Amino acid sequence: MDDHYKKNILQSDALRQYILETSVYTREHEKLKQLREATIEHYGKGPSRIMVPPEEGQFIYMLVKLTNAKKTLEVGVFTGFSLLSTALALPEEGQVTAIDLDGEAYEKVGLQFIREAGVEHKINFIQSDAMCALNDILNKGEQFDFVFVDADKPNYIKYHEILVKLVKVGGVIGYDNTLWYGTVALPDEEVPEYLLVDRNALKELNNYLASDTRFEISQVPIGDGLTLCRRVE
Ligand SMILES: C[S@@+](CC[C@H](N)C(=O)[O-])C[C@H]1O[C@@H](n2cnc3c(N)ncnc32)[C@H](O)[C@@H]1O
Repeated sequence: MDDHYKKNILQSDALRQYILETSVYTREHEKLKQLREATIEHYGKGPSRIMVPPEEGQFIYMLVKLTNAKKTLEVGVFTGFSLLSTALALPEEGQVTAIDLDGEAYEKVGLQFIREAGVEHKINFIQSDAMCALNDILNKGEQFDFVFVDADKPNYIKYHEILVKLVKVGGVIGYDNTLWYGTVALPDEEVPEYLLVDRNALKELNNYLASDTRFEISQVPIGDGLTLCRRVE
């Protein structure tokens, strides 16, 4: 991947490093660090970029605490970096339902560190296509305080219409990658072909959320963009 398109949209690498050193690395949970490093070792630096960056993991942890969440949902687990950040923030009786099409990355790489962190009992991992799993959960009448979506971008709007019913009034949904390496603000002809499909889907999502009065929203420029949606009705 062209170095220009990084999974953070800060203009300066030195500034990002400063944030990591002053805010994240000095206090990052040992098992989060180990999971992150094991993911990079197993998949290589490039493919591991789909993992949320450490500063975003820390922000998700903070969101779970600030919302006082007890029941959360995650769509898109990979090896489990954002999932472990969530599970560590949940109270002992808290539960996170985590959905991914592929169980291999989670089981082969992440689960060991989740066990060692002592939080496996808070996780209900469902290996499934997200749409099927979300519909099942909806049929069971479950509701959540916090939802984090980091999966197949072209389906985010469809997920949103289910999540509207799954998140409690006052609860929060976070959509990851909503600035897509900064390409959402570029003219089409300047966006590399391999980023275009997801970039267009995310632009559509951003427009959709902008006019969705069921939610208050905030576009947070962390990682490559995290849109927070708080359900108000
Ligand atoms: C960006 S990664 C998730 C990264 C993860 N949040 C982390 O912090 O490491 C996206 C994940 O979504 C999963 N995924 C893609 N399409 C999916 C679908 N239709 N249903 C469920 N999971 C899906 C992929 O298998 C992949 O593990």
